[in-house]
Amino acid sequence: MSEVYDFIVVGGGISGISCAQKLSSIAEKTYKILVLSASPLVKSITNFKPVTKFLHTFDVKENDASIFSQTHQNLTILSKFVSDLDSENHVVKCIDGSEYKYKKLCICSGGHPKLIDSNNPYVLGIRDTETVHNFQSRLKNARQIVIVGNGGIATELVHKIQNCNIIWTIRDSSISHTFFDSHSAKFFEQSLNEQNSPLIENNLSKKAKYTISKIELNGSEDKKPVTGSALGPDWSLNLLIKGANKESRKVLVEYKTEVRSIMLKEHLVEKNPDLIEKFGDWPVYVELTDQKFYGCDFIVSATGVKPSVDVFIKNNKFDLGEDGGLKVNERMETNIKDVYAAGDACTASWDISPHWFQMRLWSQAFQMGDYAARSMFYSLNNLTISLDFCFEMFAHITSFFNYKIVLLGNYDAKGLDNNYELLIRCTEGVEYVKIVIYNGKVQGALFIGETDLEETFENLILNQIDVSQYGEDLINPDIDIEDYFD
Ligand SMILES: Cc1cc2nc3c(=O)[nH]c(=O)nc-3n(C[C@H](O)[C@H](O)[C@H](O)COP(=O)(O)OP(=O)(O)OC[C@H]3O[C@@H](n4cnc5c(N)ncnc54)[C@H](O)[C@@H]3O)c2cc1C
Ligand SMILES: NC(=O)C1=CN([C@@H]2O[C@H](COP(=O)(O)OP(=O)(O)OC[C@H]3O[C@@H](n4cnc5c(N)ncnc54)[C@H](OP(=O)(O)O)[C@@H]3O)[C@@H](O)[C@H]2O)C=CC1
Repeated sequence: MSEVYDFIVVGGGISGISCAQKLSSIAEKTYKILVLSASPLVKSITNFKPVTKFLHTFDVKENDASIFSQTHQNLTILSKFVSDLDSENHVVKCIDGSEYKYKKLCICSGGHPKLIDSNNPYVLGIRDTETVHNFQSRLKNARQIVIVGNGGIATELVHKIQNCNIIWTIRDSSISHTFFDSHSAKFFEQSLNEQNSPLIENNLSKKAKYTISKIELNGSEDKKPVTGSALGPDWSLNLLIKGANKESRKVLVEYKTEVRSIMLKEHLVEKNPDLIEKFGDWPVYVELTDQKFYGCDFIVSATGVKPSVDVFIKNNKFDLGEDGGLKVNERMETNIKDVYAAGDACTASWDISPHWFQMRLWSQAFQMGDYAARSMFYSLNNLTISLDFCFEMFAHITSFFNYKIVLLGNYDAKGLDNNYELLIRCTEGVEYVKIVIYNGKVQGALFIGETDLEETFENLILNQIDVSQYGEDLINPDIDIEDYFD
């Protein structure tokens, strides 16, 4: 007979552990909580520091599962791979044949890299410690690599890799498009061939030479939908990411293109040996949709995340999002009774706030796991819960190219009609400020560098005060905008 638990959480990543931690803190000792995780190490957050109401910085810690369970009441953690779910009988089945019965289940199984070719040994993805080690050891002997994708991982790698030429192939007309539009991306383009440029001083004078512009991007291609136990913030900070090419480290960006085909050297030798003579002797070659052709040591496919939910959906009729995640409502419940999901494994499918959207990030995984725990506990005790405040506004703090980056609300003007405007302030090499205004109200903001504006604009997005009367003064560095709204 299978053991019965009040709560079972699948996954030892940040969403699963935040869910289990919250359950352990709110549920009395009589409740039994089980975490089943394929990985023996579990992730948790330390040094949690609030920056504003919505923005936080933190470090990620890996703990031995057994030590972690000893420090949390009524919590058991087992290193087991869940291979099936019998939702009708409320039973999770593990690959070793063991079975556990739940009252409430939360699936926090994360995601895995969505590779352009998962069968090719020359195509690498980056997700966890193991994949990073593999990447590092392959890079050690590499002189030239191709990076595909234009999001978080590609942006970090291009900046970090030393002693290796990089061909960066992107679908867009500007770099790092998941986070930056073409105008703001220009801020970084000059840094591409500089390596690990020194940290920008924190206290740069606001009197530096700046330009303010007001842009109306009406319907341009910049309006593109923004589409990671995974590594987290600062994963690459202390990593040596070095190739074998001591003579050269150039970044060549191939814009508006995709990989059409990948050919191993041995196949090319048979089919078209002239190409080897023309493009050099490499283990693998890449043909792009714009006819260009490159040889390289290997290819990094930094092309997004696919939710890891196969074992759950094979015998259960889950509603899935377009991205393949388990659809969850405003209580983090799936369509299957007593089954919840959180983090990279789920797709937020409630009526979302105009200033929030899902991005598969550490912060959201943490918030979703924590909230799912409260939701499950409330439901088991016949209490009602209302959507957590954190889902009111998108807020992300990170760094790219050694600059602090803050993204707030609808920073990308996604889904707005042609009448939005952008207020932009830029001091080359120092800071970049972009404010999205629609109907006189601030909808979103992007801050690059130490701007100190995040709190003010967080409030303006939340309060939806009409700011039309302030015009460009809103971002004038000589005016202390906070005074207006005190
Ligand atoms: C290289 C990289 C850099 C990143 N940098 C940042 C960043 O700077 N800032 C940021 O906010 N986010 C970042 N992210 C994204 C962030 O790390 C993820 O969004 C977040 O960690 C997702 O957490 P999760 O708990 O949902 O999933 P995961 O961390 O993937 O955890 C899933 C867990 O489920 C377990 N599991 C899966 N299937 C099963 C099963 N069938 N049975 C049992 N256990 C199972 C796994 O072993 C794992 O423990 C980055 C991601 C990557 C890959
Ligand atoms: N500092 C941070 O906040 C960081 C966050 N992360 C997170 O980790 C996760 C994984 O990162 P990453 O893999 O970079 O994913 P992202 O979702 O950030 O970016 C994926 C990129 O790959 C492109 N892409 C998708 N399919 C193809 C294809 N077939 N050919 C060419 N390009 C393609 C996408 O383009 P399109 O948009 O057109 O689909 C997009 O530019 C993400 O959730 C990310 O947010 C990772 C690193 C740092």
